Amino acid sequence: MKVRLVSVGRDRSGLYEPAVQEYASRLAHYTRFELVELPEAGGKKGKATDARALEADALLARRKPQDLLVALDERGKLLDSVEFSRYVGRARDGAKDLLLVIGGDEGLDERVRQSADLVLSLSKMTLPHRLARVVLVEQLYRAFTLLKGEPYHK
Ligand SMILES: C[S@@+](CC[C@H](N)C(=O)[O-])C[C@H]1O[C@@H](n2cnc3c(N)ncnc32)[C@H](O)[C@@H]1O
Repeated sequence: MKVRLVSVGRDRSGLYEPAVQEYASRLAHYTRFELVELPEAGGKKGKATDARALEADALLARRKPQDLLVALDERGKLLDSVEFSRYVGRARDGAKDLLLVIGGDEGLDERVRQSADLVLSLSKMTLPHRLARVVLVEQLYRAFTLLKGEPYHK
């Protein structure tokens, strides 16, 4: 199974990246895992809708036929960690890959949400996308330890 986490924008502060890299290296023991960062689109006149549309093109171009597309959005479905691990397990057992996408400052285009297999919320609160990335990669790690029956999740 392959899991790809595609996000828009880079972590220029360096604040969250060490944590992302830590969980990414732990995840690599369980699955093929790839982190992809796409540049933020300015939009022709700097309009948020232009930027979101350009970013949606770049995000959706990454989708492969075997991918389940999971769009991260605060208005999405709230799952607990066990429910999320079951979702990951069903994907794995169904020979699917996961493509998880996190929007940039302007959020995700409606097209991405509409075409997603799951719109997933990490909280009802809005998080900076870099922090959402850390939370998600930790929850992915947690999900795989749960699927293996390991004691990380308490
Ligand atoms: C700064 S937020 C964008 C907020 C934007 N105003 C909106 O309406 O979507 C950037 C990205 O982080 C992710 N994100 C932020 N908070 C989230 C949450 N609570 N649950 C899931 N994803 C979240 C989403 O992918 C979002 O597109």
